[in-house]
Amino acid sequence: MSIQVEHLYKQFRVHVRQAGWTGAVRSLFKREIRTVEAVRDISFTIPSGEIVAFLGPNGAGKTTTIKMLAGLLYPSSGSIQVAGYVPFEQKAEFKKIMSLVMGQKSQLIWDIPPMETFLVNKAIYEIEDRAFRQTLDELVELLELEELLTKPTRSLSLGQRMKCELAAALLHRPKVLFLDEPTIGLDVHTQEKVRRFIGQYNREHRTTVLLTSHYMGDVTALCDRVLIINHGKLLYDGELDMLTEKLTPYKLLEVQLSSIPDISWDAYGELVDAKEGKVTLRVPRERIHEVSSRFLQLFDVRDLNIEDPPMEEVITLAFQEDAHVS
Ligand SMILES: Nc1ncnc2c1ncn2[C@@H]1O[C@H](COP(=O)(O)OP(=O)(O)OP(=O)(O)O)[C@@H](O)[C@H]1O
Repeated sequence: MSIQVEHLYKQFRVHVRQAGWTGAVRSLFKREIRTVEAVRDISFTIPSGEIVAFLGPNGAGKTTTIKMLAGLLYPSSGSIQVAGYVPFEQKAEFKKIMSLVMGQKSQLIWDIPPMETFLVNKAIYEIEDRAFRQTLDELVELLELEELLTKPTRSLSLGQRMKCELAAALLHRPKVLFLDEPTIGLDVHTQEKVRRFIGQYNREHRTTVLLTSHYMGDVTALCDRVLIINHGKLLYDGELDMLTEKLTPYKLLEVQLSSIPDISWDAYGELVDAKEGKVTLRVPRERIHEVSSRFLQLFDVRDLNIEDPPMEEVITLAFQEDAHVS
Protein backbone atom coordinates (compact mmCIF):
# COMPACT_ATOMS: atom_id res chain seq x y z
CA MET A 1 0.00 0.00 0.00
CA SER A 2 2.35 2.68 -1.24
CA ILE A 3 2.14 6.46 -1.14
CA GLN A 4 2.95 8.48 -4.25
CA VAL A 5 3.13 12.25 -4.25
CA GLU A 6 3.97 14.29 -7.33
CA HIS A 7 4.51 18.02 -7.60
CA LEU A 8 2.21 18.75 -4.71
CA TYR A 9 1.31 22.38 -3.95
CA LYS A 10 -0.98 23.93 -1.37
CA GLN A 11 -1.71 27.60 -1.05
CA PHE A 12 -3.96 29.17 1.57
CA ARG A 13 -5.59 32.53 0.97
CA VAL A 14 -5.72 34.51 4.19
CA HIS A 15 -7.25 37.88 4.99
CA VAL A 16 -4.68 40.32 6.25
CA ARG A 17 -5.96 42.13 9.32
CA GLN A 18 -4.79 45.70 9.73
CA ALA A 19 -3.45 46.74 13.11
CA GLY A 20 -5.56 48.87 15.47
CA TRP A 21 -9.28 49.58 15.34
CA THR A 22 -9.06 52.01 12.40
CA GLY A 23 -7.31 49.24 10.52
CA ALA A 24 -10.05 46.80 11.51
CA VAL A 25 -12.70 49.22 10.21
CA ARG A 26 -10.75 49.73 6.99
CA SER A 27 -10.53 45.92 6.57
CA LEU A 28 -14.34 45.82 6.60
CA PHE A 29 -14.45 47.82 3.38
CA LYS A 30 -11.31 46.73 1.65
CA ARG A 31 -10.18 43.18 2.37
CA GLU A 32 -6.55 42.55 1.65
CA ILE A 33 -5.77 38.96 0.77
CA ARG A 34 -2.41 37.30 1.11
CA THR A 35 -1.36 33.90 -0.23
CA VAL A 36 0.48 31.50 2.08
CA GLU A 37 2.49 28.94 0.15
CA ALA A 38 2.34 26.08 2.66
CA VAL A 39 3.54 23.31 0.32
CA ARG A 40 5.61 24.00 -2.77
CA ASP A 41 6.31 21.31 -5.32
CA ILE A 42 6.79 18.24 -3.15
CA SER A 43 7.34 14.80 -4.70
CA PHE A 44 8.14 11.50 -2.96
CA THR A 45 7.21 7.83 -2.95
CA ILE A 46 6.91 5.58 0.08
CA PRO A 47 6.78 1.86 -0.68
CA SER A 48 4.38 -0.45 1.08
CA GLY A 49 5.36 -1.32 4.66
CA GLU A 50 8.00 1.39 5.05
CA ILE A 51 8.11 3.74 8.03
CA VAL A 52 9.35 7.22 7.16
CA ALA A 53 9.88 10.34 9.27
CA PHE A 54 8.62 13.67 8.00
CA LEU A 55 10.60 16.42 9.67
CA GLY A 56 10.71 20.18 9.61
CA PRO A 57 10.59 23.17 11.94
CA ASN A 58 7.29 24.75 13.05
CA GLY A 59 5.24 25.98 10.12
CA ALA A 60 7.27 24.01 7.55
CA GLY A 61 4.25 22.37 5.92
CA LYS A 62 4.15 18.90 7.53
CA THR A 63 0.58 18.92 8.85
CA THR A 64 -0.72 20.49 5.64
CA THR A 65 0.91 17.70 3.62
CA ILE A 66 -0.37 14.98 5.95
CA LYS A 67 -3.89 16.42 5.81
CA MET A 68 -3.75 16.29 2.01
CA LEU A 69 -2.51 12.68 2.14
CA ALA A 70 -5.36 11.76 4.47
CA GLY A 71 -7.94 13.47 2.25
CA LEU A 72 -8.79 16.29 4.69
CA LEU A 73 -7.49 19.04 2.42
CA TYR A 74 -7.59 19.56 -1.34
CA PRO A 75 -4.22 20.11 -2.97
CA SER A 76 -3.91 23.34 -4.98
CA SER A 77 -2.16 21.26 -7.65
CA GLY A 78 -0.16 18.08 -8.07
CA SER A 79 -1.20 14.50 -7.52
CA ILE A 80 -1.44 12.09 -4.60
CA GLN A 81 -2.12 8.38 -4.62
CA VAL A 82 -2.39 6.47 -1.35
CA ALA A 83 -2.78 2.73 -1.86
CA GLY A 84 -4.09 3.56 -5.34
CA TYR A 85 -6.74 6.00 -4.06
CA VAL A 86 -6.92 9.73 -4.61
CA PRO A 87 -7.39 10.88 -1.00
CA PHE A 88 -9.55 13.97 -1.50
CA GLU A 89 -12.15 11.92 -3.35
CA GLN A 90 -12.92 10.59 0.17
CA LYS A 91 -14.05 7.16 -1.01
CA ALA A 92 -15.41 4.90 1.73
CA GLU A 93 -12.87 2.18 0.81
CA PHE A 94 -10.05 4.68 1.21
CA LYS A 95 -11.19 5.61 4.72
CA LYS A 96 -11.13 1.93 5.62
CA ILE A 97 -7.51 1.38 4.65
CA MET A 98 -5.95 4.44 6.28
CA SER A 99 -5.87 6.19 9.62
CA LEU A 100 -4.68 9.57 10.86
CA VAL A 101 -3.57 10.19 14.43
CA MET A 102 -2.90 13.77 15.47
CA GLY A 103 -1.20 14.16 18.83
CA GLN A 104 -2.80 17.58 19.25
CA LYS A 105 -6.35 16.45 18.48
CA SER A 106 -8.48 13.76 20.03
CA GLN A 107 -10.79 11.46 18.15
CA LEU A 108 -12.02 9.88 21.39
CA ILE A 109 -15.39 11.06 22.68
CA TRP A 110 -14.57 13.07 25.79
CA ASP A 111 -17.45 12.19 28.11
CA ILE A 112 -17.58 8.45 27.59
CA PRO A 113 -15.02 5.69 28.14
CA PRO A 114 -12.67 4.75 25.28
CA MET A 115 -14.43 1.42 24.86
CA GLU A 116 -17.57 3.25 23.74
CA THR A 117 -15.61 5.19 21.11
CA PHE A 118 -14.14 1.87 19.97
CA LEU A 119 -17.69 0.54 19.49
CA VAL A 120 -18.64 3.64 17.52
CA ASN A 121 -15.61 3.02 15.28
CA LYS A 122 -16.62 -0.62 14.92
CA ALA A 123 -19.95 0.55 13.49
CA ILE A 124 -18.44 3.28 11.29
CA TYR A 125 -15.82 0.97 9.79
CA GLU A 126 -18.22 -1.99 9.66
CA ILE A 127 -15.80 -4.25 11.54
CA GLU A 128 -17.07 -7.80 12.01
CA ASP A 129 -17.51 -8.99 15.63
CA ARG A 130 -14.74 -11.57 15.47
CA ALA A 131 -12.18 -9.31 13.82
CA PHE A 132 -13.05 -6.54 16.29
CA ARG A 133 -12.55 -8.80 19.29
CA GLN A 134 -9.26 -10.14 17.95
CA THR A 135 -7.82 -6.72 17.12
CA LEU A 136 -9.02 -5.24 20.39
CA ASP A 137 -7.46 -8.08 22.39
CA GLU A 138 -4.15 -7.56 20.61
CA LEU A 139 -4.18 -3.79 21.09
CA VAL A 140 -5.22 -4.06 24.75
CA GLU A 141 -2.28 -6.35 25.37
CA LEU A 142 0.30 -4.42 23.37
CA LEU A 143 -0.71 -1.03 24.75
CA GLU A 144 -1.66 -2.23 28.24
CA LEU A 145 -5.16 -0.77 28.04
CA GLU A 146 -7.06 -3.19 30.28
CA GLU A 147 -7.59 -0.73 33.12
CA LEU A 148 -8.36 2.22 30.87
CA LEU A 149 -11.15 0.94 28.66
CA THR A 150 -14.01 1.76 30.99
CA LYS A 151 -12.76 4.97 32.58
CA PRO A 152 -14.23 8.22 31.25
CA THR A 153 -11.84 9.58 28.62
CA ARG A 154 -11.67 12.98 30.33
CA SER A 155 -10.17 11.36 33.43
CA LEU A 156 -7.27 9.72 31.56
CA SER A 157 -3.76 11.14 31.67
CA LEU A 158 -2.24 12.42 28.41
CA GLY A 159 -0.19 9.25 27.95
CA GLN A 160 -3.14 6.96 28.68
CA ARG A 161 -5.30 8.91 26.26
CA MET A 162 -2.66 8.74 23.54
CA LYS A 163 -2.49 4.96 23.85
CA CYS A 164 -6.29 4.81 23.49
CA GLU A 165 -6.11 7.18 20.49
CA LEU A 166 -3.72 4.77 18.81
CA ALA A 167 -5.99 1.83 19.54
CA ALA A 168 -9.03 3.72 18.18
CA ALA A 169 -7.08 4.51 15.02
CA LEU A 170 -5.95 0.91 14.50
CA LEU A 171 -9.13 -1.05 15.21
CA HIS A 172 -10.03 -1.24 11.53
CA ARG A 173 -6.50 -2.44 10.73
CA PRO A 174 -5.46 0.36 8.40
CA LYS A 175 -2.74 -0.41 5.89
CA VAL A 176 -1.52 3.17 5.85
CA LEU A 177 -0.97 5.19 8.99
CA PHE A 178 -0.32 8.92 9.28
CA LEU A 179 1.02 9.89 12.68
CA ASP A 180 1.29 13.62 13.35
CA GLU A 181 3.24 14.14 16.58
CA PRO A 182 2.00 10.96 18.30
CA THR A 183 4.32 11.45 21.29
CA ILE A 184 3.86 15.18 21.88
CA GLY A 185 3.75 16.12 25.55
CA LEU A 186 4.34 12.56 26.79
CA ASP A 187 6.91 11.81 29.48
CA VAL A 188 10.09 10.04 28.36
CA HIS A 189 8.92 6.65 29.59
CA THR A 190 5.54 6.81 27.81
CA GLN A 191 7.18 8.20 24.67
CA GLU A 192 9.43 5.17 24.67
CA LYS A 193 6.45 2.81 25.08
CA VAL A 194 4.43 4.45 22.32
CA ARG A 195 7.34 4.41 19.89
CA ARG A 196 8.10 0.77 20.70
CA PHE A 197 4.47 -0.04 19.97
CA ILE A 198 4.53 1.81 16.63
CA GLY A 199 7.68 -0.05 15.58
CA GLN A 200 6.28 -3.42 16.56
CA TYR A 201 2.95 -2.70 14.86
CA ASN A 202 4.70 -1.66 11.65
CA ARG A 203 6.86 -4.80 11.61
CA GLU A 204 4.03 -7.20 12.37
CA HIS A 205 1.40 -5.77 10.06
CA ARG A 206 3.60 -4.25 7.35
CA THR A 207 1.69 -1.00 7.73
CA THR A 208 3.03 1.94 5.74
CA VAL A 209 3.72 4.75 8.22
CA LEU A 210 4.47 8.44 7.75
CA LEU A 211 5.41 10.04 11.04
CA THR A 212 6.05 13.60 12.11
CA SER A 213 7.74 14.27 15.41
CA HIS A 214 9.84 16.93 17.05
CA TYR A 215 11.43 14.23 19.22
CA MET A 216 14.54 12.85 17.60
CA GLY A 217 14.27 9.75 19.81
CA ASP A 218 11.16 8.75 17.82
CA VAL A 219 12.97 9.23 14.55
CA THR A 220 16.17 7.37 15.38
CA ALA A 221 14.25 4.49 16.97
CA LEU A 222 11.77 4.02 14.14
CA CYS A 223 12.94 5.40 10.81
CA ASP A 224 15.88 4.72 8.50
CA ARG A 225 14.56 7.19 5.98
CA VAL A 226 13.64 10.83 6.54
CA LEU A 227 11.94 13.52 4.49
CA ILE A 228 12.92 17.05 5.49
CA ILE A 229 10.70 19.98 4.62
CA ASN A 230 11.16 23.67 5.26
CA HIS A 231 9.14 26.62 3.95
CA GLY A 232 7.00 24.11 2.07
CA LYS A 233 9.89 22.68 0.06
CA LEU A 234 11.42 19.25 0.36
CA LEU A 235 15.09 19.67 1.31
CA TYR A 236 16.05 16.04 1.76
CA ASP A 237 14.72 12.58 1.03
CA GLY A 238 17.05 9.78 2.04
CA GLU A 239 18.71 7.77 4.75
CA LEU A 240 19.13 9.30 8.17
CA ASP A 241 22.69 7.92 8.36
CA MET A 242 23.66 9.59 5.09
CA LEU A 243 22.26 12.89 6.35
CA THR A 244 24.32 12.59 9.52
CA GLU A 245 27.48 11.86 7.54
CA LYS A 246 26.88 14.73 5.13
CA LEU A 247 26.08 17.38 7.70
CA THR A 248 28.37 16.35 10.50
CA PRO A 249 31.47 14.84 8.89
CA TYR A 250 32.94 14.12 12.33
CA LYS A 251 32.42 11.87 15.33
CA LEU A 252 32.72 12.71 18.98
CA LEU A 253 35.59 10.97 20.72
CA GLU A 254 35.38 10.94 24.52
CA VAL A 255 38.43 9.68 26.35
CA GLN A 256 38.74 9.25 30.10
CA LEU A 257 42.41 9.61 31.13
CA SER A 258 44.16 9.25 34.49
CA SER A 259 45.03 12.96 34.14
CA ILE A 260 44.79 15.48 31.31
CA PRO A 261 48.24 16.26 29.85
CA ASP A 262 49.08 19.89 29.14
CA ILE A 263 49.39 19.59 25.35
CA SER A 264 47.73 21.00 22.24
CA TRP A 265 45.02 18.65 20.94
CA ASP A 266 45.05 20.06 17.41
CA ALA A 267 46.80 17.01 15.98
CA TYR A 268 43.95 14.79 17.20
CA GLY A 269 40.90 16.87 16.39
CA GLU A 270 38.92 19.88 17.51
CA LEU A 271 38.74 20.15 21.29
CA VAL A 272 35.17 20.36 22.61
CA ASP A 273 35.83 19.94 26.32
CA ALA A 274 38.56 18.86 28.75
CA LYS A 275 37.76 18.49 32.42
CA GLU A 276 37.91 15.99 35.27
CA GLY A 277 40.22 13.72 33.29
CA LYS A 278 37.83 13.57 30.32
CA VAL A 279 38.78 14.92 26.90
CA THR A 280 36.10 15.32 24.24
CA LEU A 281 37.17 15.94 20.65
CA ARG A 282 35.47 16.35 17.29
CA VAL A 283 37.40 14.05 14.96
CA PRO A 284 36.87 13.78 11.18
CA ARG A 285 35.06 10.50 10.49
CA GLU A 286 37.90 9.14 8.30
CA ARG A 287 40.45 9.71 11.10
CA ILE A 288 38.51 8.26 14.02
CA HIS A 289 40.28 4.84 14.07
CA GLU A 290 43.75 6.30 13.70
CA VAL A 291 43.13 8.92 16.41
CA SER A 292 41.64 6.39 18.85
CA SER A 293 44.63 4.03 18.35
CA ARG A 294 47.05 6.89 18.98
CA PHE A 295 45.26 7.69 22.22
CA LEU A 296 45.50 4.07 23.35
CA GLN A 297 49.22 3.94 22.49
CA LEU A 298 50.27 7.29 23.97
CA PHE A 299 48.07 7.85 27.02
CA ASP A 300 46.82 6.03 30.09
CA VAL A 301 43.27 5.54 28.74
CA ARG A 302 40.65 4.39 31.28
CA ASP A 303 37.68 4.56 28.96
CA LEU A 304 37.10 5.47 25.32
CA ASN A 305 33.84 6.20 23.64
CA ILE A 306 33.05 7.07 20.00
CA GLU A 307 29.68 8.60 19.17
CA ASP A 308 27.82 10.28 16.35
CA PRO A 309 26.95 13.89 17.10
CA PRO A 310 23.52 14.23 18.73
CA MET A 311 20.69 13.88 16.21
CA GLU A 312 19.28 17.25 17.34
CA GLU A 313 22.50 18.86 16.05
CA VAL A 314 22.18 17.13 12.68
CA ILE A 315 18.54 18.09 12.31
CA THR A 316 19.13 21.71 13.30
CA LEU A 317 21.74 21.90 10.54
CA ALA A 318 19.41 20.18 8.09
CA PHE A 319 16.65 22.72 8.72
CA GLN A 320 18.91 25.59 7.79
CA GLU A 321 18.01 27.37 4.59
CA ASP A 322 21.40 26.83 2.96
CA ALA A 323 21.94 23.25 4.11
CA HIS A 324 23.34 21.30 1.15
CA VAL A 325 21.65 18.05 1.91
CA SER A 326 20.06 16.96 -1.33
N1 LIG B 1 -5.88 26.72 7.30
C1 LIG B 1 -4.84 27.51 7.09
N2 LIG B 1 -5.01 28.77 6.64
C2 LIG B 1 -3.96 29.57 6.42
N3 LIG B 1 -2.66 29.22 6.59
C3 LIG B 1 -2.44 27.98 7.04
C4 LIG B 1 -3.49 27.04 7.32
N4 LIG B 1 -2.96 25.88 7.75
C5 LIG B 1 -1.63 26.07 7.75
N5 LIG B 1 -1.31 27.32 7.33
C6 LIG B 1 0.04 27.87 7.17
O1 LIG B 1 0.78 26.99 6.35
C7 LIG B 1 2.13 26.88 6.80
C8 LIG B 1 2.45 25.41 7.09
O2 LIG B 1 1.73 25.01 8.27
P1 LIG B 1 1.73 23.51 8.83
O3 LIG B 1 0.72 23.45 9.91
O4 LIG B 1 1.58 22.58 7.68
O5 LIG B 1 3.21 23.40 9.41
P2 LIG B 1 3.87 22.23 10.28
O6 LIG B 1 5.14 21.88 9.57
O7 LIG B 1 2.90 21.15 10.53
O8 LIG B 1 4.22 23.01 11.62
P3 LIG B 1 4.20 22.53 13.19
O9 LIG B 1 5.45 21.74 13.40
O10 LIG B 1 4.25 23.85 13.89
O11 LIG B 1 2.94 21.77 13.41
C9 LIG B 1 2.25 27.80 7.99
O12 LIG B 1 2.74 29.05 7.55
C10 LIG B 1 0.82 27.95 8.49
O13 LIG B 1 0.61 29.18 9.13
